[in-house]
Amino acid sequence: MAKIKIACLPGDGIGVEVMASAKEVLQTLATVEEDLKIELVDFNWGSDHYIETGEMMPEHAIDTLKGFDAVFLGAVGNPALIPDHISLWGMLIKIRRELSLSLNIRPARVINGIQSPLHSPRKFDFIVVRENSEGEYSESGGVIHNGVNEIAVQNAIFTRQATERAMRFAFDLARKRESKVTSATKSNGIVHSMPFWDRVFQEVAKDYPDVKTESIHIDALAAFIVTKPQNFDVIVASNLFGDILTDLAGAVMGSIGIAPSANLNPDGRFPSMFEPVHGSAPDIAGQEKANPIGQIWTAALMLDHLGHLNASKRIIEAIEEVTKQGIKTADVGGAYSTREVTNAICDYLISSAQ
Ligand SMILES: NC(=O)C1=CN([C@@H]2O[C@H](COP(=O)(O)OP(=O)(O)OC[C@H]3O[C@@H](n4cnc5c(N)ncnc54)[C@H](O)[C@@H]3O)[C@@H](O)[C@H]2O)C=CC1
Ligand SMILES: CC(=O)C(=O)O
Ligand SMILES: [Mg+2]
Repeated sequence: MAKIKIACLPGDGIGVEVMASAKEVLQTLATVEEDLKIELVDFNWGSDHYIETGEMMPEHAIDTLKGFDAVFLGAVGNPALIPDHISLWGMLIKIRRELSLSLNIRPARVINGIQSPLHSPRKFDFIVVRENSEGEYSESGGVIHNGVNEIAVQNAIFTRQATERAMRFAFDLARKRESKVTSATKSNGIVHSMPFWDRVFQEVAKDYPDVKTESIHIDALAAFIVTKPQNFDVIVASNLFGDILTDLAGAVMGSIGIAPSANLNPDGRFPSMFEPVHGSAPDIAGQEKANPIGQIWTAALMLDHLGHLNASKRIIEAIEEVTKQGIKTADVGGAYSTREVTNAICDYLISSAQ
């Protein structure tokens, strides 16, 4: 197989630490997986770059990224120094928009060796398909007047094209799994976009008569993710609902620090981007406390997307072997550092190949 070229954007905070871990895992894997040839190219864009230059990424950044097979991102944000809407819209969301990464795929399942905080969790395995290009994440709106008269307007944009695209992806995915799609709605409170969302869901469902469907209000759905996560297979959600549900799903798995995600360019015109669900976690940055599993599992999603299914499986196997041995960071009840967990995963990749 040809060499795959990955643009690595560690970003800020623990993004830098977990990216170093995941790169080490990828490099180790490439020494034992015959077909896997990887070139990892670093770009140190992010908040430090903003402080030096006034922009999160240089002007040519998007064109540069288009020359890669995939983009691998850590996390962005240094809220003590830069307002989050500037740093995230200047990098994370800019990349999602300009590379047309209109779907965000976020799996959540029980990981061997990681205890869910739920009292007696049943085995669960679901995937959230998050619409990733519009919805509540929108630049439409503004702020006018000031003082007591100040008004902020934020418009949520729902187009038929993007809504239907996310739903069709969810139904196609469900057909390869347990054939059930749950739609996250809120048509009892949001009177225009959510009844539209429900209508498109019902229309698309007609093309998939073999797939079971249900529509659940996002508030109840959040509760059900806690009380019966085993009931879900594929959940399709708007940008904000999907964002919130997947931090919750991460927590139900055991920690937001283990949750992965793939931002897909569905027509393959541009590279897709892979990033963990979590952010830059300034509260633990620089302390060797960051769980590297979210970023490492995300590397597995990236390899899977690029056709390296075996290499991807080996990463997941290595993660679960190491967690089963109890080599875990503090967020999932362990006493090991980022480096120790990373080393253990790399060691397993080498020893299991011999
Ligand atoms: N994809 C991205 O680039 C994202 C960036 N952000 C940005 O990150 C910054 C911090 O945001 P927060 O809301 O605090 O969310 P966060 O996800 O960074 O952290 C939330 C909590 O989870 C913990 N946590 C997160 N990842 C962890 C890991 N790998 N291991 C162990 N614990 C972990 C943190 O220590 C913190 O207590 C902000 O600037 C925010 O805008 C937030 C989410 C996504
Ligand atoms: C910013 C963030 O948490 C997300 O879009 O996933
Ligand atoms: Mg998020």
